[in-house]
Amino acid sequence: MLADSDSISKPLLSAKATKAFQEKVAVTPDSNKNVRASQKAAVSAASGLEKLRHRARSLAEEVLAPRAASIDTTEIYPWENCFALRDNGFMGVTIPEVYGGGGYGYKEAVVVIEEIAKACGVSGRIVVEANMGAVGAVMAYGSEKQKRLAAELVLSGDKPAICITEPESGSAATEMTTRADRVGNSYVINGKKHWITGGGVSRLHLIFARVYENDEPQGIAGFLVVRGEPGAEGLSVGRREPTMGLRGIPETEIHFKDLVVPAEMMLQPPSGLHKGFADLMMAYNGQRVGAAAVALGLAAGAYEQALTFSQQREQFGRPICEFQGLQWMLADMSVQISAARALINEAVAGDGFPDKVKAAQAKLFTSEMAVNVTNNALQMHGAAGYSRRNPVERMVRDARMFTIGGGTAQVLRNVIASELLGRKFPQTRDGYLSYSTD
Ligand SMILES: CC(C)(COP(=O)(O)OP(=O)(O)OC[C@H]1O[C@@H](n2cnc3c(N)ncnc32)[C@H](O)[C@@H]1OP(=O)(O)O)[C@@H](O)C(=O)NCCC(=O)NCCSC(=O)CCS(=O)O
Ligand SMILES: Cc1cc2nc3c(=O)[nH]c(=O)nc-3n(C[C@H](O)[C@H](O)[C@H](O)COP(=O)(O)OP(=O)(O)OC[C@H]3O[C@@H](n4cnc5c(N)ncnc54)[C@H](O)[C@@H]3O)c2cc1C
Repeated sequence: MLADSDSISKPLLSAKATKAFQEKVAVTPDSNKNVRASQKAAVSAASGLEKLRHRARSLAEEVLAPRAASIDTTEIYPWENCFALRDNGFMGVTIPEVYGGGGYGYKEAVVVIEEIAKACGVSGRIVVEANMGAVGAVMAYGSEKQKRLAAELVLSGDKPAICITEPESGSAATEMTTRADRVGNSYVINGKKHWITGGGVSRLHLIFARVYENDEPQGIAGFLVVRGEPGAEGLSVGRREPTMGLRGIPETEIHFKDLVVPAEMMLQPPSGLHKGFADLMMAYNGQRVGAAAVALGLAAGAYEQALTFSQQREQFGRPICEFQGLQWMLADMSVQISAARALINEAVAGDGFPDKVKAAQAKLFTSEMAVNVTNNALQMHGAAGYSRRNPVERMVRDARMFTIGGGTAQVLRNVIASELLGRKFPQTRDGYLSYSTD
């Protein structure tokens, strides 16, 4: 990275060379000014991003890291971290300023997520859901009232929940059976979701459901419901899963029994209900990349610990980093981390939601990388890494989720392959049958 002073004030070419260069490419003083202005803007944007990274890193190291082990052992949702994140402006980073948020994009959000997740995976996931997923969908597709509601909750410390998965439809999310029947000016939702992150702690829920009018299917839409509000009694929290990692966030069932939702709380998919699932998944791509950024943070955190440990721990009378076997592990880890970061940055490079394939590539590569890198970091610690006293042990367990949640590695490969081959490969048997008879 260029320091501001280096890039702006130091002449790169001598006066003679500058003149020759200007003549060659016919650069006018005016166009030169424009180039200068855009260079300046790029540098200040880059330094703004670095400032954000620095702020997130300070909070992570000073406040979140010391709490991470006890969040893991107690399995209690870290409200105090939510409030610290809120007070530092990291809940609602992507919410437009007009609603009180940070007004940043996903580019900035992934930087914050990586830094937070290096210290605490649970807090990293909180930042994802406070900026992407439900928040992204509402800010892009929602009405004024919906946006204000979401902003108010998130900016006060609520991490929304996104309710897609059902017991019989995980990877096959399009087979969901939770239904929303239109009754007058409301919808009545019945069904069941499971593995919902934040069940019992989140207030705002974005519920994916199949919409019916007069028993006629209309497509899939999202519904906004605030748990605990009068009228939301039909939403209840079921069994909590005892998870391998990321233990500070509850993963629960969510039940809907005649849950009445005013029609104005339906999130209107811009392409219409018949394309509602595609629109909602487009918004979900943001959270997929966010999940990748948590996995990246975990891998980078574990790698940094291994790098330090390998220079301190001595065997055979020398630091273990002097053994080539470990040097090559460190080299591979650093390359894998950089490659993952590049894929994530590519996915969030544009404005708006990340593209389907780029999001899938980033999440696929980073999640598998994080499993390997955290595991190798543990290996480099020897027995010390296997102890629950060591954060690396927790990072291995935390990283394991990301090849499953948010679309499994296999399903993401399907998404990528389908694009590469320019063909849709229906995963159901009758899908192929219906294609052949179309
Ligand atoms: C999409 C799948 C469920 C596969 O199901 P289908 O084969 O039935 O569906 P498709 O025909 O592939 O897709 C239907 C429709 O949607 C569009 N689509 C699908 N995915 C995306 C996307 N990522 N971005 C944009 N658009 C998308 C697709 O193009 C079709 O549109 P057209 O009809 O062609 O116009 C399956 O691939 C899948 O994604 N399964 C995983 C489900 C998942 O990710 N669940 C996440 C639950 S939330 C969670 O886990 C949180 C954890 S963490 O915090 O992140
Ligand atoms: C920690 C965690 C948090 C989560 N949070 C949420 C949340 O907040 N909200 C939410 O809605 N969901 C959430 N989920 C659910 C998650 O999205 C699903 O677990 C995921 O989509 C996979 O569904 P499944 O577990 O039912 O696996 P299944 O779909 O049953 O898959 C089982 C196996 O079959 C493979 N498989 C399935 N179909 C195919 C295929 N077509 N081709 C190749 N292989 C295939 C899978 O890759 C997997 O290996 C979470 C999950 C976890 C673990």
